[in-house]
Amino acid sequence: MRAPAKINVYLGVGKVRDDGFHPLETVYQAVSLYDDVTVTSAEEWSVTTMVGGPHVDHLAIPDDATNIAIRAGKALAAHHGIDRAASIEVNKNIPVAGGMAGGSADAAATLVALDRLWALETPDEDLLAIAAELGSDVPFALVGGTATGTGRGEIVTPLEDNGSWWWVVIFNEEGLSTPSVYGAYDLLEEGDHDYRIRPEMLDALRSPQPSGLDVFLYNDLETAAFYLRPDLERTAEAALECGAIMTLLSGSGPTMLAFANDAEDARLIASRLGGRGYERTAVVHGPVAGAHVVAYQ
Ligand SMILES: C[C@](O)(CO)[C@H](O)COP(=O)(O)OP(=O)(O)OC[C@H]1O[C@@H](n2ccc(N)nc2=O)[C@H](O)[C@@H]1O
Ligand SMILES: Nc1ncnc2c1ncn2[C@@H]1O[C@H](COP(=O)(O)OP(=O)(O)OP(=O)(O)O)[C@@H](O)[C@H]1O
Repeated sequence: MRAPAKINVYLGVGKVRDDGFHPLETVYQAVSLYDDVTVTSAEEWSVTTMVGGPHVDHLAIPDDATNIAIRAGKALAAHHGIDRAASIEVNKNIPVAGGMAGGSADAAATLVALDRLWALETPDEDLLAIAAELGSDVPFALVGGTATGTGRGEIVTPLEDNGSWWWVVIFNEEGLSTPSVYGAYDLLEEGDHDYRIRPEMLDALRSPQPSGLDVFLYNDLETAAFYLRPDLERTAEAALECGAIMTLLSGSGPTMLAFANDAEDARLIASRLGGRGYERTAVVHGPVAGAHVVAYQ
């Protein structure tokens, strides 16, 4: 089972709620960077991870019951009142604590994989509810494509997106914790602002050319992430100097995104970034499908 990384092409954040979460209006996009998950029935729960490159920090991934893939499997079993376990294997390409929802992708892939393995035929709305319990980004990892996220990000509504978007993903050596970025956001926030998605943005998404959209690319968490990690602002400047149309923090960071005109431009930007010492990059496109089955060789 394969599940994609996500980016937030727009991320508007409101004032923190009583439950500690922030109300969001976001436009998610699933991009072509994937974790692959395989499951087999077992006596005990277990998870093993193989990493797909130096941008994935193996040591930061738990191999015990705190791994979100095991939490997802247990939540599915509990939902059906069944006492089963599985051995889960994750082939990881999405950076850890990178702001691309890698853990959420693993959880979504595990839910769908175990649903099939155990022939549970869980209704979609139940899978989405279990996903939302596991984390705010998990429902989107099931849905994929381009979609709005509201509530704390868990209420997902698919959007018509007729474009093909090209991005250079610029990985960072050190992860950044999502709660710490929201915490810095609360400290730095000055008064109310309108964080809603503007209708013009949804109109622009429907057009087959994503041009024009660069003016909407926005992330309310960027100032907070730059405050915590000043190196990110320099990464953004370097990407612009290398030809990016715009740059954007991915989710809560520290991964940065460079928006490119097309595949060729994206590859050129990545190669120029390599020459400037930013060697850990990937060229990706979106939108792509949510958690789905793939044929293994
Ligand atoms: C930054 C984003 O990736 C943007 O899509 C998400 O908001 C983060 O989603 P996530 O990692 O799935 O987050 P969760 O696992 O649900 O929550 C982790 C922590 O992030 C903070 N959090 C998360 C979502 C949200 N709307 N407001 C928050 O303040 C809270 O401190 C929470 O305890
Ligand atoms: N399967 C998993 N993969 C990666 N991290 C996991 C996993 N399970 C638990 N974790 C823990 O969760 C933390 C955050 O993981 P994740 O990689 O999903 O962050 P993220 O991409 O920044 O998430 P988001 O974009 O949803 O905020 C990690 O630091 C790690 O300790």
